[in-house]
Amino acid sequence: MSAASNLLTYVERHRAALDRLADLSPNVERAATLLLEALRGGGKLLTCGNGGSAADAQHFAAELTGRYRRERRPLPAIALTTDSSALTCIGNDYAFADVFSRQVEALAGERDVVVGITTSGNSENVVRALAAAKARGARAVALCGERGGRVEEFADVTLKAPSALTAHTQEMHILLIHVLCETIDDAFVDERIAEQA
Ligand SMILES: O=C(CO)[C@@H](O)[C@H](O)[C@H](O)[C@H](O)COP(=O)(O)O
Ligand SMILES: [Zn+2]
Repeated sequence: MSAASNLLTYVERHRAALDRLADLSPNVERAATLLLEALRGGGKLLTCGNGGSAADAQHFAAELTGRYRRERRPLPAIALTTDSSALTCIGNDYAFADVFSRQVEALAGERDVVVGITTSGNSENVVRALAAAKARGARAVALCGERGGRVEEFADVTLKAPSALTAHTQEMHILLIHVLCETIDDAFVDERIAEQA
């Protein structure tokens, strides 16, 4: 296959997923409400995922602690994918399946939200992270593919990207994350305007 023909295939498949993304509106609204409740109530976001989804988890957290598009106060979010000492200690002394859940047990409280990103919906370490969130009384949001997966069992809200392919599921995930960031900006930019008034 030439790169040009791959490009056409990818554009077609990306567009097919994109065309169905608006079906997620009710759950996007629910996820945003949950995140805003947490952030307004003094809670934080803990994000996790593997491979490309680890990058998404970090991207999401950085949009909050740094900035997304508009000026607002920094917001508390931690990607559980970045501390190589914690990841290697937990992976080595316990199991790779525990690398996120053990951090959730250490860091999550009732006001927090754990966001698990997995295209298969079944990565054991993400499933356990969401289970640990529930056990600690925190909320859980899952981003996965159209087939759902075991994460659904523990998530308060599941955003199922309308694709069964990893690449396009990831592409939809980053779009959804940006939509959530835009909505968080909306809420906290208003807070800033209210403070200045
Ligand atoms: O980015 C990619 C493929 O596009 C890979 O790194 C991919 O994220 C990894 O294979 C992950 O381990 C897949 O895990 P998951 O999405 O099923 O939870
Ligand atoms: Zn990738």
